[in-house]
Amino acid sequence: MIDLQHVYFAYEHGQYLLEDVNMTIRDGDYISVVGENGSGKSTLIKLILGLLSPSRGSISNTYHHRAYVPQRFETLNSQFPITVWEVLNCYRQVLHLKHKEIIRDCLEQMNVYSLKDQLIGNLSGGQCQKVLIARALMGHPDLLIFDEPSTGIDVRSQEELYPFIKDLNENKGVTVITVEHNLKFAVRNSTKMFHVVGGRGHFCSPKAYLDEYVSATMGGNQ
Ligand SMILES: Nc1ncnc2c1ncn2[C@@H]1O[C@H](COP(=O)(O)OP(=O)(O)OP(=O)(O)O)[C@@H](O)[C@H]1O
Repeated sequence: MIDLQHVYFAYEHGQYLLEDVNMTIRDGDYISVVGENGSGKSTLIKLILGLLSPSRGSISNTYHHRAYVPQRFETLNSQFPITVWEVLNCYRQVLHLKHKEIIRDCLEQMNVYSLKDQLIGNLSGGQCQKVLIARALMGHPDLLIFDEPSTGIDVRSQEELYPFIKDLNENKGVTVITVEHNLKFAVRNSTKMFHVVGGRGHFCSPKAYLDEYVSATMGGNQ
């Protein structure tokens, strides 16, 4: 479980970006964090990951193996000549995992073992995202956190990717939090949505969020 209680956060010398955020994430949840650009979604994720500390309030975490799947373009220099297998092998060493078979297991789990000798920079967006998930699976995460998994990925690849994420959540016992701009898959996959707006956040059901979104959009067009 992750529990945020009365969390406030401001970047240095700034005003509060997040104010009095309360959020409880339970085992088996699939939470899509939604909200406008600049509302503080990624900041919230960094707080949950422990990369930032709250200005006020508390965050408690009982997950032992948290893994983060970044946006494809965030961490990779596509010109860097490194293969898929080498990327996972580096991570294996970081995690101090003894057996190399874990690389094969995780690539196979994501159906991308055939890509093992390809340069990471030559992969399509969808292939690359699956490889990044395979890398995250090496640590046997009980919590997987994604930052906009569909960024730079065409619709067909999205249709392939999201069922993998849902399967990890539903059938492999992985709790999922994802910053999400892809409303279609957020509504389809999530057990709950967390809507960040005006520095605050609230949980709602996917259907309630969709209704809220549609009525706000239609209101804006009138
Ligand atoms: N390291 C930082 N120092 C100062 N301000 C920052 C820093 N990181 C982000 N911000 C600011 O905080 C605000 C929220 O950023 P954040 O990335 O959390 O929003 P977001 O909701 O994830 O946005 P998007 O949907 O565009 O990715 C933005 O105004 C951003 O400029």
